[in-house]
Amino acid sequence: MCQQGEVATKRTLSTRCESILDYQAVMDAIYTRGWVIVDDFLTAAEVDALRACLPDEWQPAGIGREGLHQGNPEIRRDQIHWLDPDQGAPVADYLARMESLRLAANRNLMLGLFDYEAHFARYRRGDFYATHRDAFAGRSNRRLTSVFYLNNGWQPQAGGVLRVYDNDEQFLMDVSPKGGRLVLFLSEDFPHEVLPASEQRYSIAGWFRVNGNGAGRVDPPR
Ligand SMILES: O=C(O)CCC(=O)C(=O)O
Ligand SMILES: [Fe+2]
Repeated sequence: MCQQGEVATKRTLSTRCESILDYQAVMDAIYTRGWVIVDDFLTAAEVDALRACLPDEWQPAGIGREGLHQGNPEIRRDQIHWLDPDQGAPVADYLARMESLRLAANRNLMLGLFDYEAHFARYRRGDFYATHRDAFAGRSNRRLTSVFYLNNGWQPQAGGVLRVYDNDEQFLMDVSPKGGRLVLFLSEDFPHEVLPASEQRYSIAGWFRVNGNGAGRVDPPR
């Protein structure tokens, strides 16, 4: 069960995190090269607390939004569950940290980020997500992608790397999904894929979005 009792320490946890995380360095990295990896964004104990909030029920991940949403097991095989602060204090705390990042990105990078949506993801053994971009220029309101890994003690030989390419689709790097690690990258600029793993792999994938609402049209979340 998720530890509801941690509510009392939430403020302390957030404050400590904010004092450790060098927001300026994170924003400078995104500004200069478009991506950053923050190891130990959360402690192993905090990762365990988030894992205790993992849901019992999962839905197959789909491609596309709302009405266009459809499953496509040739492209992605993970299962997801959308995050909600009611899922427990660790989830609410995680979302609060993302809110701090959103504000820092708006202050430093003028990204005009309007909100944040995120889901837990479960990749069972052998599951993958083929190469894709999280946003296409001019066609999506996702601007900044976050991926946070929930696998304490992940062994590199288990695979499951996030393979990232540059805007010209040339190999850039492999990121091992080790617990506590946060990856941020500009959603339009970096095609990426998730390679299969020999172990179950858990993460939180999220997107900071600009406001896509326009005349006569309300941009749906998710
Ligand atoms: O889990 C990862 O490493 C990346 C997931 C991803 O690319 C996505 O959900 O769009
Ligand atoms: Fe992605």
